Amino acid sequence: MKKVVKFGGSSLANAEQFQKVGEIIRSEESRRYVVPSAPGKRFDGDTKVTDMLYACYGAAEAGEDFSGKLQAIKMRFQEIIQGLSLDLSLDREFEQIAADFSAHAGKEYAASRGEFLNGKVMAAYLGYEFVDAAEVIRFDKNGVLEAEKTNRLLEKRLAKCEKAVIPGFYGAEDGGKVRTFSRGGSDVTGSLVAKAIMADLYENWTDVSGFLVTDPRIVENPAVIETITYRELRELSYMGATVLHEEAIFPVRKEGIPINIRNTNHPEDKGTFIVESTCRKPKYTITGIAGKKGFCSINIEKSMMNSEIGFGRKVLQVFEDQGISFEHIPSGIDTLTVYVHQDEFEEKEQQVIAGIHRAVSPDFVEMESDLALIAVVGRGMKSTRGTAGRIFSALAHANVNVKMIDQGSSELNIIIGVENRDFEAAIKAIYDIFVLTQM
Ligand SMILES: Nc1ncnc2c1ncn2[C@@H]1O[C@H](COP(=O)(O)OP(=O)(O)O)[C@@H](O)[C@H]1O
Ligand SMILES: N[C@@H](CC(=O)OP(=O)(O)O)C(=O)O
Repeated sequence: MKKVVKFGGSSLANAEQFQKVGEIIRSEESRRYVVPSAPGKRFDGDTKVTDMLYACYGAAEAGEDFSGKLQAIKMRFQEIIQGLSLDLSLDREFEQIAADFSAHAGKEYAASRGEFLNGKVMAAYLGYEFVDAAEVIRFDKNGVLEAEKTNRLLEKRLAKCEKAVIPGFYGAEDGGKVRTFSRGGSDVTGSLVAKAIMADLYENWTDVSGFLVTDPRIVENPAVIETITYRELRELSYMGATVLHEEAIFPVRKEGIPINIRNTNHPEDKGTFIVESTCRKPKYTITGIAGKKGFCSINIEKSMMNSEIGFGRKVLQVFEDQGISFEHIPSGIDTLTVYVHQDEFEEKEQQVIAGIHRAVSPDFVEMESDLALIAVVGRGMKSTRGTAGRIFSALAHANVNVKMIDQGSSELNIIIGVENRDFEAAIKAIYDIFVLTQM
């Protein structure tokens, strides 16, 4: 039995957390490949080491004195090393980092040092071999992961290691330039390692007892999802359920390796199993609810739009030309609405509107900002009548005005557009009706 275990920043924030992690790893011989993140927040309002590194490098790039900021980062590691009574010095590594920052080695290099250093600490603590992710995770010149090359490198390197620590979040281009995944990317590293060694299980350890039906910052103590499919998870993580990076499922999914989300602070809890498919019926009609704020809608009206072939393509071409991706395009007979991310759209707003006028001569274009999208996801929805009815009556009772509804043809999810200010109330209302009130 071989397991890859990834520990998030919250699981490695200080020496006490490291000790819990040590106990978890030592309690099972199969936990042979460890992927750590950088130390996260020790308490509410604390700063993650990754964010400290970004800020420190920002100062270096601006030509300011960054020594104080770097010292504060060193102290975070010192606190862990001393708390664990390790005989380990990171002086040489910090000297190198200071020199590289002065030479403006790059923002991604800077951010990667949190995982690099934490990997060194973890390897010393466990007595495992340290494998630098820069050797085995490959990116191309555009910062895109080279999946096959990475798999070959990892396979070859790890075949020689009985037990290893591979830091998360970063890799390098062929020439050695360090690159990172987007935020939360250590989850992706864990998945790549699991695929390369053909793990029996990829355990992803965090600070919640699994994937929860909804965001615990919105609903207090939400129910845990016992089993979720990759497809359901993809919908939820894309729509903001941040517990697992949205790209982390691809490497393991192809190999049928399950992911188990576990809680470092409650290792006795079973957590959530993420699987390719399952005949297990979900406990509730819906599996999960997630959402994001900060969308804009652009509503385009033109009489007889329905008979104008190519209308939709011409409209979307305008967005493409401005480099703006769209989220949803609900349409009626004479209307077409495009949902986009507000931060991407705002600065190009006037060019887009002018472009639409030129492309399709609409009767009318109307925009609305500060909208939120909520995804209600569940493999059980297909076979249950009245799901949509229950959602909308719950929203009506909670006085939430529904702006948009989009049900995918897979019947795996229903997307609902509401105003930003109704976002939390809408999620609570949907959670209550399916989980608390009726099951
Ligand atoms: N549906 C959800 N289920 C579980 N956690 C969620 C969900 N949506 C958002 N979260 C948040 O995700 C956090 C865990 O992800 P993350 O901060 O990346 O952890 P880590 O530092 O362990 O990688 C939880 O603490 C929780 O606040
Ligand atoms: N440390 C990186 C990568 C990461 O995956 O972290 P975490 O596992 O704490 O989400 C970040 O903060 O984005």
